[in-house]
Amino acid sequence: MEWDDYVEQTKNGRGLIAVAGVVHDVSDFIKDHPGGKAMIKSGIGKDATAMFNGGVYYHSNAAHNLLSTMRVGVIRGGCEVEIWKKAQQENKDQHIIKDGEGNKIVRAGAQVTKVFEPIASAGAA
Ligand code: HEM
Repeated sequence: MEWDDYVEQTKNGRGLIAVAGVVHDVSDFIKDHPGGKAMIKSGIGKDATAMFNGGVYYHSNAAHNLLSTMRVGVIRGGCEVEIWKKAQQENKDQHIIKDGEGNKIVRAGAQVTKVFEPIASAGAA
């Protein structure tokens, strides 16, 4: 979807959060968020990549895995594709791991949304 569609949909009440170009529907999770409703709501309609990856809170692998279950789309412009391409170039020797049925396995911490260097924020200064 286009960035403008994403923003528009959140204005119409959908609980969508974009992290690393991937759009997530967090509507059902807002009430369960361990960091509180206000925190997660502050990411709605924004690019929450930095806040999710250390700008506000450096989320665990479990949080990234949970986030991946809420994917509903990708922002046009290739954010996710660019990240995948870069990851592949950097891990030339790594092969894709598959389970017994041939499905791709994503190891803990290998989610596309995860930024490995925590993003510096004003609080870190
Ligand atoms: C986008 C979907 C989100 C999911 C799925 C999510 C998930 C989680 C989870 C599972 C935790 C527990 C700790 C951990 O496993 O890392 C957590 C904690 C936390 N989250 Fe999120 N989060 C989301 C968005 C956000 C956003 C946008 C913010 C801030 C703007 C935020 C701020 C926090 C904070 C401050 C905590 C720490 C709570 C504490 O331990 O006191 N989260 N989140």
